[in-house]
Amino acid sequence: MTRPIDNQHVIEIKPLPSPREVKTQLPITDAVSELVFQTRQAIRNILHGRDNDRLIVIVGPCSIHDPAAAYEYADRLKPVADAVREKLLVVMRTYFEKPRTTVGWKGLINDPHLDGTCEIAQGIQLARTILLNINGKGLPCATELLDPVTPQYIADLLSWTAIGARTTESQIHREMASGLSMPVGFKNGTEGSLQVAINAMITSRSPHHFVGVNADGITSIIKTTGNPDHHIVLRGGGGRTNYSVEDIARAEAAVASEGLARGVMVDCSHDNSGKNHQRQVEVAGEVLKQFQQGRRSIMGLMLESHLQGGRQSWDPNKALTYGMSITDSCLGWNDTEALLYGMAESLAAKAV
Ligand SMILES: O=C[C@H](O)[C@H](O)COP(=O)(O)O
Ligand SMILES: C=C(OP(=O)(O)O)C(=O)O
Repeated sequence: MTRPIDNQHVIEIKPLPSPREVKTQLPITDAVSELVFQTRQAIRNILHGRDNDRLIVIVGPCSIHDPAAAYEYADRLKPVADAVREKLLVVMRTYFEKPRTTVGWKGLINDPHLDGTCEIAQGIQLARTILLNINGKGLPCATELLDPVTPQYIADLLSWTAIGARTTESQIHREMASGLSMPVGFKNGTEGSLQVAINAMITSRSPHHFVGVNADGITSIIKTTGNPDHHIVLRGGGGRTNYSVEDIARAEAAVASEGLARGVMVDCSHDNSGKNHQRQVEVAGEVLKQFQQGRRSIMGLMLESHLQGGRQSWDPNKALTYGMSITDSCLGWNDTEALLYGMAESLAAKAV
């Protein structure tokens, strides 16, 4: 007798619409394709030192849980991005996949109704819709790519991607990055290890063969060239920060040995802010100072920001406060706007 040994803990396996079907339903426009193409190129120019004066700022909610609030945020960010464009290349954080330390809501793709029903097919459609709309407003988008199948559905709408602290050491994510078409930032590890991000850069610039899905959703062998547009994102870790002069000098040496002129981004949130959203302003100020003192390896900053400052716990039995993060604590809009204008003014003053 054959023993019951397969799928012992699986309740259901439900096919998803293929990437081709979703993209046919929600096609990219020429204008969005142009924005993505130009923004990726502008990021590459900064990363490889062809544009030495500007900083990239990846700014926006820790996670998007409410499309209306995301659109309002984008509508406020767009005029600021336009006003500071000579000094800052602003890309909006549009994060739909959340890697959790243990358990919790895993983002809008995984659970778009925020109620544990996990209608992933709807989540993918919603993420693609939001990305089309925000890019359609003229604001380029950045995300963390977590599930290795997700890029097939949304990568054409992304100008920059992070591999997070919890997955930078993962071979699967490094292989995935080796085939991505946009610049990729690797976070240092959650315990603060810079080496895992350095190893990730070496791995992702190399060619790979791995298993993935094609545009029709068929399990396939993916063969990649390697991605030359990769860098480090310093986010602190193990309870300590890593944006000091010494920390950035160490990261600079690592990216220089990879041939990258400007491969150090600083995430002002997470362990660098001690998860205190207000501290992001201080961290950004310190990093800007180092850049102005000549540390050109600094390519940019990341800020977690939302319409309202702070965070709230998600509880299906309680109404949520509009425009406030349900994951990490975010800088409020007014502080964000003041910080972006302040950084641009400071850079302009220095240039005079
Ligand atoms: O940026 C988001 C969080 O820091 C990350 O998803 C981990 O969150 P958690 O520790 O609350 O699970
Ligand atoms: C999860 C995130 O960051 P990290 O991987 O650095 O924890 C994030 O930026 O949303």
